[in-house]
Amino acid sequence: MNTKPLLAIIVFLISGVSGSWWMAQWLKDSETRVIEASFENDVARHTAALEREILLNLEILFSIKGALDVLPVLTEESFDVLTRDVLARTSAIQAFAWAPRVVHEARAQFELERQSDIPGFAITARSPTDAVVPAPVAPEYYPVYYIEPLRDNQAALGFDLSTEARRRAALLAARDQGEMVATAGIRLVQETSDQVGFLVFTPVYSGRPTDLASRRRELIGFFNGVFRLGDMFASAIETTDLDTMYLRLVDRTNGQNEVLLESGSLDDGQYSMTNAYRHTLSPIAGRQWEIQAVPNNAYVSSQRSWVPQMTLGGGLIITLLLSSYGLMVLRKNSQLKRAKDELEQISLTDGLTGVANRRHFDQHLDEQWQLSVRELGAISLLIIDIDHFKNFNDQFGHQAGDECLMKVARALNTVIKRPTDLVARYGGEEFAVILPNTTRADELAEACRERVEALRIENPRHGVKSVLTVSVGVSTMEPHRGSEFTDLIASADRALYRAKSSGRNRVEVA
Ligand SMILES: Nc1nc2c(ncn2[C@@H]2O[C@H](COP(=O)(O)OP(=O)(O)OP(=O)(O)O)[C@@H](O)[C@H]2O)c(=O)[nH]1
Repeated sequence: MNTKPLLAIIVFLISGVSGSWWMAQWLKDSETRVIEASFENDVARHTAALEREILLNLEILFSIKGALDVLPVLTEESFDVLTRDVLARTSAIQAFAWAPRVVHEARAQFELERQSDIPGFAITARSPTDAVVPAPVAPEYYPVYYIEPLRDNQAALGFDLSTEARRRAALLAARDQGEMVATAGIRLVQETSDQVGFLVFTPVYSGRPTDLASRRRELIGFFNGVFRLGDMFASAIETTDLDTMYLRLVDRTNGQNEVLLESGSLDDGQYSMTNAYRHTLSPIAGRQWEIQAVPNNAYVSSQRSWVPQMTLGGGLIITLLLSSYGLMVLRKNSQLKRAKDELEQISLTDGLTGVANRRHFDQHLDEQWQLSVRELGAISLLIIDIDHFKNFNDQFGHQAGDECLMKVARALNTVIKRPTDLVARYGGEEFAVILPNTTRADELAEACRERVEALRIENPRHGVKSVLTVSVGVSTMEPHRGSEFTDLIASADRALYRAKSSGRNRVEVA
């Protein structure tokens, strides 16, 4: 088989397979980018929804604080009126509380006055074992004074908010900044769902202080709300949306990385993408929160199409079909070429002896003649004729004559060595040998004659010998432009005639 087209088919096959694979991969990557963009869009939507939800609830706190500011005196009754209905309608807010600032000197009097309404009231703190203990002595206290709903939060009454680190940090920041400040995440223990929440403190001053010193001096206390993060999360983000992804809310305030909420677990085998999409919420009450989300496998596969696989399959099928077709054409071509070569060989070969036939002889002599003209070389021709072959035929029959011709042809072929030499059957019992660039053609002619005689083929009716012999006419010429190769044939023929007439079984040179 021809190697060039075969190589082309192999190259086509390899490029077809790799091209299809590359195309499918490219389509898959493009699809992944679209899925990622769409997912990022979803995350941005959820972030905005959660942000809205939190701000809405903070707005409620802010509005109530505004009302408190304009009250001449804050009583338990007015506190209840302002907060109770709101709490009934808003599940995301667990409680509102009022915590006044109490300086140490006024502590005893303060506790005493409150005990008239709440027996046993005291400013308290939590011990390391979470037991309620009297708040340790400090310059100032911020005890919970009013709280709504009271029923669920009775235990909080009197609790000094500044005795717990997270509350204290938010509380002091709110005091100094004159703004709402949220605590870090706090586990809301009184909740049945044990969810995370946070407290937001809004400072209440006497008058409108404008600098840090006056804010610290004029602080009256804090109005604060307890917010349920889980509930806000649930009302901002549809549960069906959470079926498609893992989502968590992370507190990144001051570079921290505290997970406040998560919708599931990343380790449950549903997630092959591991990079989380991050969306930062606008700062809320001094806290910097971030949504981190990862799409689950179900989401990714629901967004994928069959186009990459179909492209790969289609590409492979087309490549294989075209390659097979190419191979088929190639095989057909090589069969045709073989058949053509065989035909050509047949058309140039003598059917009986297997040496070149007359047509081949003419072509070859013409070619070598032209070559010798161009290269100014010599060319020799031997014409070899079997002696008294008619007698041989007459005695042994035509078939034996044919076998004899075959043996003579083989014998002549053993003498001729060079690729440009050619042994041909020139006529019935006549052979010719073309010898380009041969100086001693007479020696080769003699070798031919001897080789035939050495066959020792019986020919009793031979006039001279009892074995088969040949006569050889030799001619050597240096052809020039305008000369014909028939001159060489005629010359060799004449030499052969001389050999015959001089007694046969001999070589005559022209
Ligand atoms: N068996 C056989 N005989 C052939 C073939 N071609 C030619 N002949 C015979 O070769 C013989 C040639 O005879 P002639 O031309 O008279 O020459 P000759 O008998 O060889 O005598 P000289 O050439 O003068 O020595 C004829 O009898 C042809 O029939 C062939 O293909 N097969």
